[in-house]
Amino acid sequence: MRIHTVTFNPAIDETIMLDRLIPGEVHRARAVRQNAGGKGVNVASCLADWGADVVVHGLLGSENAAPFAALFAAKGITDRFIRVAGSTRVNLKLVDDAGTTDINLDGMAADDTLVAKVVGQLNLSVRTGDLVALSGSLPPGCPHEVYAAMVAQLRERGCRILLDTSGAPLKHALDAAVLPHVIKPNRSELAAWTGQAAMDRAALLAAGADLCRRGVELVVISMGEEGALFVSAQGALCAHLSLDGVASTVGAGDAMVAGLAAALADRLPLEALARLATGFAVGKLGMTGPNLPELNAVRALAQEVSICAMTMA
Ligand SMILES: Nc1ncnc2c1ncn2[C@@H]1O[C@H](COP(=O)(O)OP(=O)(O)O)[C@@H](O)[C@H]1O
Ligand SMILES: O=P(O)(O)OC[C@H]1O[C@](O)(COP(=O)(O)O)[C@@H](O)[C@@H]1O
Repeated sequence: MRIHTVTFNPAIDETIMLDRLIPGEVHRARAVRQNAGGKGVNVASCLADWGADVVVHGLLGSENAAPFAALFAAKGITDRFIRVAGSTRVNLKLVDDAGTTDINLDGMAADDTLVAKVVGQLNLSVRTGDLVALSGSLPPGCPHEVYAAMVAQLRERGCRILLDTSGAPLKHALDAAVLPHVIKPNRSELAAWTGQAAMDRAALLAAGADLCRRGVELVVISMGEEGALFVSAQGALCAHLSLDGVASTVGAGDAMVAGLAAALADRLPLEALARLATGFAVGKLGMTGPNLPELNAVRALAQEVSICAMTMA
């Protein structure tokens, strides 16, 4: 079984470390680094660290593709990105003691022909039983319905699908007749989808349970330092692990998606899946960039995760 990730809107993440971010002030950076990123790239990178057989698909600007090619070569990731004239966006991540401030750009424009190329190539590449992670925002020009259409086509081919997106593409995918197997919205993405200004745990759980009743097999709602809710037909639980010394929260959600994919590949039951996904996410927090610590450390973190059962209405 192989795991495919799709990233229509990858990014080079430029992380700038500051003493303190004060809007309107001049700052002197303590350190700066760039890494190849974007949601599906980060998912693939963590999965490759875990030893999975991973294939990456999507659109990549040919003018600054070198860090991506280097990452894929270093981690043995099969590169099926279609190169497009132009540059992949550079997203800014401002890190200070209070946390991370993300400034994400729109990305390189795409069109129907390019999108059809990615989808066509993915459809040819997948086999029954493969897992496909559809990750991230869509660049300008990319139809908002593309994930919804891909879910239907991939399910027909016998793939299991994890979707991690937001806004209109999430809405289209959740309004469709054929739904993804797994979704991982964060709290604000799910609130935006429901139209609520803010959601407490009871409201998140109710929305997750509702989606499960409609046919999504597993809804994972990530809540940053509060952990995540895992909702499925097997039940619902909250998983949490705190960590001292967070280097960067960028990519924590993607590491969690990677952990979900690893757990689904091993057909783990709900509690073990929640432990592993949280172990991946918290394991990533110790460093900048989409990398896991050594595998025994991830397994040890997974064992430390606290789990509490939640009652669904
Ligand atoms: N500061 C933190 N401390 C502990 N765990 C965290 C922290 N930030 C993120 N995580 C873990 O990473 C997961 C994903 O992070 P989150 O920020 O919710 O996702 P996203 O990056 O998609 O918004 C969380 O559910 C949690 O398990
Ligand atoms: O696809 P989007 O929503 O524009 O987000 C892209 C950004 O999200 C990241 O993939 C990180 O995502 P998470 O922090 O949610 O895991 C960055 O690498 C990238 O800059």
